[in-house]
Formats: sequence, C-alpha cells, structure tokens
Amino acid sequence: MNQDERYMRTAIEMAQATEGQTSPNPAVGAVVVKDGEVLGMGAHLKAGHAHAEVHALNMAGSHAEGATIYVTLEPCSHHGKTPPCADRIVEAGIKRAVIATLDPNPQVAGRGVEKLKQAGIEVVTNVLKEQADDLNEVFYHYISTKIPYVTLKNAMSLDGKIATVTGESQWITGEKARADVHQDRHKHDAILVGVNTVIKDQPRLTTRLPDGGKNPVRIVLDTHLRTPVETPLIQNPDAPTWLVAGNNVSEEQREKYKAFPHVDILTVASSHVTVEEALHLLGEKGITSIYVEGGATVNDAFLRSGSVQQVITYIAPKMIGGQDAPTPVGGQGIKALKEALNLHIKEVVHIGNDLKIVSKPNR
Ligand SMILES: Nc1c(/N=C/[C@H](O)[C@H](O)[C@H](O)COP(=O)(O)O)[nH]c(=O)[nH]c1=O
Repeated sequence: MNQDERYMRTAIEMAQATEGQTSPNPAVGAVVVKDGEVLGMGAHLKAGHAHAEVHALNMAGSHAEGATIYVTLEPCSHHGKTPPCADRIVEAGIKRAVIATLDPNPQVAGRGVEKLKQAGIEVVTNVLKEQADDLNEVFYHYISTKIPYVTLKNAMSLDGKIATVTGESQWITGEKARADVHQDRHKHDAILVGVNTVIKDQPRLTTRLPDGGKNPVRIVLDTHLRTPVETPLIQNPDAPTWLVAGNNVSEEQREKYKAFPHVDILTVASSHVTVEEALHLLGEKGITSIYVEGGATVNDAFLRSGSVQQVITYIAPKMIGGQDAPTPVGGQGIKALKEALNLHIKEVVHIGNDLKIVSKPNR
C-alpha cells in the first residue's frame, strides 16, 4: 500500500465510524498531511454540520498551506447547508488533493475537482475508490433514484425456519447476533414490517444497544389499518410509527390512532399498498434507507418487486423441523429454478454461535 492509500484508508475508517448518523448526507472522511506528518483529520458528523474537509482544515490551521488533503468523496462545490468545501480547500493553500471517488450528485459531479484544478491544485482521483463507494451505497442509490435503499433481514434455523409450527420465534439467533441486528437498525432511517408480523410478534422495533443508538422510523405496511392500538408500536412513543394504508381507509379506522401523536397514517394512491408505491411515498418523505424485518409475505413482495439492494441472513445452528413451520419468504414462489432470484455473497461472518451472510442481488 503506497503513501496515498495509507492516508486514504485512515480517511475511509473515520467515515465508516459515522455510518448511519449523517443521513441523508454521505459519510465522508478527510486527512491533511504535510511532509509525512498528519496535521488535521475529521469526518462529517451530522447533516447540516461542518463537512469532513472543514474539520480537518480547521485542525491544521495555517499549517495547511502547501499540504496535501485526502478526502473520501469529491469536495462539494455548491452552497448546500454549508459553504463549498472546494473554496475552503483553495483558501487554505492546499497544494495537492487526493480524492477517492467523484460525487454522484448531479449538482456536484466533477465540479469540485474542476474548481481545485483551476486554482492550480494538483488533483489525484480514484484512490481506494471501491472502498469509498461501498461507504455510500445508500447515498448513491437514494440521490439517483429518490427511492430508499432496501436491506431485507432474515433470521432462521439451519433448516430454514423462522419460527416453530406454533409460531414461537423468540429467540432463534443468540444475543450477539441480535445485538448486531440492533447495530444495523441504528444505521437505517427506517425499519419496516408487515401488519401480520406486528400482530404475531408484537415487536418494539427500537434500537436497544448498551450504549444507546438511533431509533429509526417504524413503518408498517397495513392496507386496512389492522395494526392493534394495544401493540407496542402504538403504545410506546420511542420512535415515530408510520402506518402505510390503502386510499379507501375510513375516517373511523383512522380515528383510533388519533390519540397517539407519534403515529402517522400515510395512504398510497390505490386501495391496496404495493411495495413500489410505499417506497415512492417513503422516498418523498426523505427516507433514504429501510431495514425490512419481514414477515414472509412482506419479504416475498419486496423480492418479487425487485426492490431489494441487500439481503442479510442470520443462520442459527438449530434444527426446528415441521413442514408447516414458516420460512423467510412466503407468497406463491416460482415454478422453474431459472426464475430464482440470483444473488452474490459479499460477506460471511461468525457472530456468537450464529452466521451472518450479506448478499446482493445480481443486477
Ligand atoms: N426471532 C428472531 C427475529 N425475529 C424478528 C421479528 O421481526 C421480531 O418480531 C422482531 O425482531 C422483534 O423486534 P423487537 O425485538 O421487539 O424490537 N430476529 C432475529 O434476529 N433473531 C430471531 O431469533
């Protein structure tokens, strides 16, 4: 690994630490170096706050003159919520800029680099591009489609069951795997389940980590507003709860949720909620990423609609058996194997006694 990659790796690692908290902005890291000495470093911490380059340049102060800056994403050139970083880099007297990847945002693509070059700064791009792009898959997807990036999460036994024939499911995976689920919940803007899961599991869908964590918006696909008022999602206001219903739900059906200010009812344009319409509606409301936690009917609908960017499967070393015990994906299924959804496995990790497999649909 050469010098540039070494410092870019540091910038990427800083950005990785902020994953999930910068939404709807990308996670970005920056390092300022001169004569082999790190003079400043920083990451974008929260939308609306200073960008990574600003933190690193503030730390370097006047020593930034003649230095090199490493940034994981092309510096912004437009006035967003904060002044353009490209101008800030020029003002600081930076001599050389190493950038991992260009910004996919149409407002920015290539303009930041152009500004730096016009000011006589030497610019190097595509250093550790792939690692930097992996950081902001959600951001790229949402900025170009305005549709939330969807992660489908399942937890099952070795023989592929998500519960016993009597519906008992808690718990199949162990403490460590379930804590990992909460880490992933924290990274997402929203968690989504179907109303049948709400009725069966009575889930809380909050992020319960030892040192806290962000509670995503809790979304229920619920065409006829069957979510029981007594369920934790309605009773406890730990996070907003949005019920996505069809457009013919009656005023009386809506009435029962009026006593809960954290509950909102979103209606799609037709009588039955489809995945496509729900995603379009949620994208319009600024939801950039959704963690879908089932159940089997919802999983099937998401997969059939081609709206899943990532599948996370936890497998516990248990055998449950029972031909009627439920499996992760319901629906009609396919007749011929050639119709199967093909994915590629990105990662397999042991977590406690369980396995976590991250896979992505082949495009
Ligand atoms: N049954 C299992 C899971 N079951 C996941 C179901 O969606 C379950 O209803 C919710 O996770 C419950 O949410 P909450 O804890 O109340 O916030 N998920 C897992 O990772 N492992 C399992 O064993």
